[in-house]
Amino acid sequence: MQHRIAIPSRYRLDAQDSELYYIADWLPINEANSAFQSLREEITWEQGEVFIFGKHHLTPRLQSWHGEPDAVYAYSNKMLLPKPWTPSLLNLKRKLEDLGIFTNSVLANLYRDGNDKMGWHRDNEKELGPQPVIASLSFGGQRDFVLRHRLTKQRICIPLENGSLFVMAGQTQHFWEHCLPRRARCHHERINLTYRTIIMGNPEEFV
Ligand SMILES: O=C(O)CCC(=O)C(=O)O
Ligand SMILES: [Fe+2]
Repeated sequence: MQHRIAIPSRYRLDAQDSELYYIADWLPINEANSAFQSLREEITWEQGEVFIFGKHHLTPRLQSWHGEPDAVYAYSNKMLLPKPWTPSLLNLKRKLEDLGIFTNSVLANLYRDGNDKMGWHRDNEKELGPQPVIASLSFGGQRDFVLRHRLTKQRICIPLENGSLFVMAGQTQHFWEHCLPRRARCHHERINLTYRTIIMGNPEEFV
């Protein structure tokens, strides 16, 4: 069931072909800092591998995929089986539900310093449905998040703060790509959680 996102319109960003919200101070700083510590310890962080043009590459960040047992995700030619929720991941998921954002999985990313990054992509896998709602929580070091319109090439840069909530919904994944560029001068760790809803289908379709 689709719920209405209950975020006040003053948090909506004004960009064409998008539905974006940014709440810089979603969590008070002390809560954000303690969430960072718990997530850092509760999650077993792993460096993923991707296979591109016949070569294995280590992803330039650590990751962990969590959620309901049937929230299986095909990502970069791999099937990701979710690990169970940790207490902090579940607690934050519940907090998002107060905003009408109901999800069944989360991709956790740990950027060890400014050399870790994520390249241009869209979160448009078919398991996420036609209008994915992605709720992104940031903890620790501030990093720039960049969006680029696929047709006009317009760019938007949002410095995602410790304790912030950023939401992408509606048509955003059709028209905009995003990335987290390298920032050599950043020496802080950052944890990002992207809560998503995997629409369960026939697992055969993912093979
Ligand atoms: O770290 C971020 O803010 C972005 C993460 C992201 O785009 C993703 O997990 O798909
Ligand atoms: Fe993404």
